Amino acid sequence: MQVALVGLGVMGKNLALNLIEKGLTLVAYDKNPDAGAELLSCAKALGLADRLHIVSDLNDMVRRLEPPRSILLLVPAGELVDKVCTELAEAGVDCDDIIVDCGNSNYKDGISRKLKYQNKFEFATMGISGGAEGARHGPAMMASGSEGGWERVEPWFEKVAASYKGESCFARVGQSASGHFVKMVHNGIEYALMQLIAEMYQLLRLGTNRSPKEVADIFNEWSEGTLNSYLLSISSHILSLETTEGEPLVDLIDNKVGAKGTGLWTAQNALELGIAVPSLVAAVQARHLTNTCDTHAAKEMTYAAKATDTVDLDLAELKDAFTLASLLAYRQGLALIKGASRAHQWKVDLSKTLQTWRAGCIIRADYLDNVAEGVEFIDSMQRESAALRKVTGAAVASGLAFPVLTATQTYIATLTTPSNGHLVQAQRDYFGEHGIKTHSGEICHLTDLVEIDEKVR
Ligand SMILES: O=C(O)[C@H](O)[C@@H](O)[C@H](O)[C@H](O)COP(=O)(O)O
Repeated sequence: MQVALVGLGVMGKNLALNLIEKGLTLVAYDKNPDAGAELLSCAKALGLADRLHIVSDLNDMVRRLEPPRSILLLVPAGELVDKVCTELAEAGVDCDDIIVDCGNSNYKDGISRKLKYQNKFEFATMGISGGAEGARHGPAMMASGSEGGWERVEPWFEKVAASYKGESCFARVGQSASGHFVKMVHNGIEYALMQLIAEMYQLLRLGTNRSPKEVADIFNEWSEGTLNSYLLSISSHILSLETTEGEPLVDLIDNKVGAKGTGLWTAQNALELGIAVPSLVAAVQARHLTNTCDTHAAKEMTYAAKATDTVDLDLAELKDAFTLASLLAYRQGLALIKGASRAHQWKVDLSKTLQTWRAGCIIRADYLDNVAEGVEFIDSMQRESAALRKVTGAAVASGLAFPVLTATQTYIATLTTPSNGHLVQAQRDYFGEHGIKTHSGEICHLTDLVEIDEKVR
């Protein structure tokens, strides 16, 4: 089976080696000829060079491929995707051919591209997660759409992708560009989990004056149970690393956090759809704050200087709080996917979605076994809920910043305690006559229920 790949950056190069290792014949192109040369030498080192053809342009790529063609794109999101699609159309791809955008593209672009190219070739979307290691040895692949071309490539992607308990982490999760939406939300959850782990580290290091290595040991202990996850494992590894002078690696790193967009899109789409994902939104804003928080105080504040021993922290409670907060990040993400699927009639299969997150991806975690049974159990985790409340209280009292922890505590509190929405509705009707709904379902105004002599002016 022949497949083609455009874009040999970190993900592209590693996926290429994975594809040829699994038996595919690959025609590959990157506008930087060095990338192709580097890939070829890696393939030679693996004894797989006979399965790889590096081409110098897209015309050559299309010429070399037997119709019907299958072409993967792993180029930066945005106009470059359209530039490559247009060039491939000019080079002769046709309606029997499928082009799969595998980059972190905005799903909205995916929807418009399907229409834009429908008379030229099949345009499909697939989110790929797992970083360089995942792409090389088995990523998570969140595909979507009913293009005929999937029949050809699906059996191969099932082999190329990671697998969990014998099941592939490649799946077509739903219709249209839902594959990119699911990957976007995957990244939104990724942001929240990364920030949450950083806040646990902050609480342990600054709140209880523990060293990075001591925090790493605690994370390792947590990883021995169901809390085992890729992000927790890499965090404990990072925190255990020191320079030859014995200085913690993390103390060499500036605090400003980068972001390439998927987290922001997750927040934007949640707000547009009216679906609450406060932990995911807080994680995006936490990154923004690291880039705007240039206060003198922040500059002067080194970890050593700020360490206190003031937070009274029970490690078992901290673990319970972290467990629940982590699960609630998935609960929010899955609610967003469900809401978007309903709004766009994508028929997203949440169990297939979770299957793609079981291995290979960045948010893979053992406790997804429970989540796969349904998220309802999360709301009845009383002990963990009490721990989250207590730990969040202690964290706030320390004076340090815990944006995701506090947002998550508020989220679960909102789900499990009486709402104050009735007063907000009354305020809206008071100044704007926006109407209220009574408990008996009557739609009316405040003045229909009580006499209001004179309103506040
Ligand atoms: O699933 C993955 O393999 C990662 O999520 C990958 O997609 C990438 O590393 C992020 O896009 C980084 O995103 P930020 O630059 O926004 O952190």
